[in-house]
Amino acid sequence: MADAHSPSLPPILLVGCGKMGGAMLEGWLAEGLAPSVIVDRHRDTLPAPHRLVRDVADLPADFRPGLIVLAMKPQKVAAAIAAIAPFAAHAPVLSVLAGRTVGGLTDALRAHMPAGAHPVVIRSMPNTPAAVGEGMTVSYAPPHATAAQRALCDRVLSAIGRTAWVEHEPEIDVVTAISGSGPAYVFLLAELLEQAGVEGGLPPALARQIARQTVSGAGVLMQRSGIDAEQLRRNVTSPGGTTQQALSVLMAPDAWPATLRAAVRAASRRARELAS
Ligand SMILES: NC(=O)C1=CN([C@@H]2O[C@H](COP(=O)(O)OP(=O)(O)OC[C@H]3O[C@@H](n4cnc5c(N)ncnc54)[C@H](O)[C@@H]3O)[C@@H](O)[C@H]2O)C=CC1
Ligand SMILES: O=C(O)[C@@H]1CCC=N1
Repeated sequence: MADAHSPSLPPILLVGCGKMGGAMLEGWLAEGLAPSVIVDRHRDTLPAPHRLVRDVADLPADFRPGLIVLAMKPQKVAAAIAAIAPFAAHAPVLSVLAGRTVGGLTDALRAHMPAGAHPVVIRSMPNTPAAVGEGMTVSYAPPHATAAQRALCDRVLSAIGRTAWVEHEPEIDVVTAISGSGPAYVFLLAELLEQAGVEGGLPPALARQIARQTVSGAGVLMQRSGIDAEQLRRNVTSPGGTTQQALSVLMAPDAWPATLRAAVRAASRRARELAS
């Protein structure tokens, strides 16, 4: 099979190219890194020369990826694991599946491999800003992963944003609830600001423009200035002014502090449930 991978990287097999796999692919393509082969049942097209295969079972047995990225829904992995196992004999598996543990995926792969096989699964939690190179991915590697396997994953992930590693796997469930799901909370903020603008009498197009630019402008300011979020918030809050009035509503103990904490706990709990 012809490979369309970057010459300095081994061939990458991306299994699942939906919202998250697709965001990673977009980010990689913008950086000139490309998976060699993408497996997805529902994608019709990909920019040439990327190779699209419908099912892992359709991959030629002699294909030798250097990295296998799993990006299907956690509930869909079981059906694909037997077909992935032969490739995992030669390459680490980088899973971005919410909840699914290194131990669970490793055992599932081993059940389809010769006795004594030691597949390496590295668990990562990216987010969709990866599509524009602004992702945040946190990863966990089990002790038997080699430094080279870890470095390969970090290289591939740092092409689409920032990376960090944790030493304790359960932390990935908390990461999932903050940076994995977090873009949705921020987009919800933009949606709600837009709605509030319309309800306040603004033309819808203007409400949309100011909501979007406020969220993205605040994000860029936070990133470029490096100033703490708290200080940036204080910089907007004039004593006795408008922001202080709004924040007295949002920062009431039973408002955002309580609801965001509850939201993150609910998402972490769901990540733990998705383990099995
Ligand atoms: N959407 C997000 O923001 C994030 C998602 N994730 C994780 O990424 C994974 C994928 O999530 P989404 O992209 O949102 O889901 P999605 O449903 O958009 O994409 C999954 C893709 O996998 C494909 N697929 C399913 N079974 C397959 C198989 N056997 N072989 C090949 N392809 C197969 C589907 O056709 C689909 O296009 C999940 O495990 C999720 O936990 C992680 C971080 C963020
Ligand atoms: O909602 C989910 O389960 C996935 C994981 C993090 C973001 N999306």
